[in-house]
Amino acid sequence: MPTPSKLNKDPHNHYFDLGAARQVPETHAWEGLHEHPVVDGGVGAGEDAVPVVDMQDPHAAEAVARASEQWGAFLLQGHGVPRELLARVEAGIAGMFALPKTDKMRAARQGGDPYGYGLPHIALYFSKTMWSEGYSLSPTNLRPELRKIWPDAGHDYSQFCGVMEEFHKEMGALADKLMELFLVALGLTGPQIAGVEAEHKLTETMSETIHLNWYPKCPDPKRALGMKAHTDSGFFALLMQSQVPGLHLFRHGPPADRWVEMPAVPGALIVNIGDLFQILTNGRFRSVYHRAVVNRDRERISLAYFLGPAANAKVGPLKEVVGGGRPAYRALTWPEYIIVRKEAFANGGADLEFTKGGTALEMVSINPDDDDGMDDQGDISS
Ligand SMILES: C=C1C[C@]23C[C@H]1CC[C@H]2[C@@]12CCC[C@@](C)(C(=O)O1)[C@H]2[C@@H]3C(=O)O
Ligand SMILES: O=C(O)CCC(=O)C(=O)O
Ligand SMILES: [Fe+2]
Repeated sequence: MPTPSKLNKDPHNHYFDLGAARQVPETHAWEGLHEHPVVDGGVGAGEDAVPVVDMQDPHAAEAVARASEQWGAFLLQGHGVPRELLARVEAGIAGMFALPKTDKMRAARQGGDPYGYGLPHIALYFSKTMWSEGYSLSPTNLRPELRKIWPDAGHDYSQFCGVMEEFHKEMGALADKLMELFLVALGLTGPQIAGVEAEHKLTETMSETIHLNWYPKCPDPKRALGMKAHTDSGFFALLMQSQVPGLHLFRHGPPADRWVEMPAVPGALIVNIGDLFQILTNGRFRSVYHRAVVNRDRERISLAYFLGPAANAKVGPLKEVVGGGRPAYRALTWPEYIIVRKEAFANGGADLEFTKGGTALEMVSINPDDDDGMDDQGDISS
């Protein structure tokens, strides 16, 4: 049996009830949270205003290109997912996380499992614990997974499953449209896009993962952290958040390195670019380093709908993007990349060197001065 102190250090322990906490214990107190200023990213914030893309706008592709090159993230409007559905999804998630800990624990993630209830996967790499609960799900296995939480398969279960299935259908269709928009934004012609699709089946084989986040109110939000800063590893994520800000995007200076606070815009979704998309686009579209902070007065919910390649697909820079240049990254699968990231966290002493992200990407980049990895190209690459 682990001792209680050992339990407190285990990132996957659920001994400590965040919802009832009256103070932030040492186990949940992070260093370095205030190294960089936090600035508002709302419309009217000038340079720091988070880019907005309206999918109905005929010039949407240009806006996507600019935002993906300069920010790695944008607010998405005109996406067609009904606001009323987003509200039902949020209410369902709130109801699920409000269940007794013992119910949620039946779905606890085991060891290295990608799916399940508990802290997010990256929690493994840090000695401190995040002020949140998470639940990663495969939308293709929704009903059996949620039966762990609701074994009686009663009304709440049916309702939540129904809402999540409706949501998955809408988001899957949106993700396909967005992938096409990204390819247009890269400057690919119609025939090139058809060629990429025929060769790599990017859209057809794209996988979806849903990750739910719950950030309870926190008695001392300046010392705690909802989600440790990271880049998402896949292609891109569609994020939905409650009307409580908390997502911070990292921006390099000049004028200064800073965190830009994502505004809560009713009905809008957020798009974040992940590391494998940076690889696929040969570094043209950048993944965004981001974190989530917590709040004293209001709990917050977010949902990330992750799109990524099939597990066995090697992802390397698209030859249509590399053109006459050189590939900047070697090709690898998503699971291989996750292993590289694990090494990056281990080498970097986790909490310190990762303040700006990018370490794992550097580890798979091809140095122009050596030929290593040049013939390492695979499925989704040149
Ligand atoms: C499909 C994915 C994407 C994962 C891993 C797996 C399931 C859970 C996702 C997250 C969700 C929370 C942040 C993150 C960084 C984490 O720790 O778990 C994500 C990670 C990634 O983007 O790498
Ligand atoms: O809660 C948020 O806004 C961010 C969540 C996040 O980054 C993630 O789930 O990957
Ligand atoms: Fe994320």
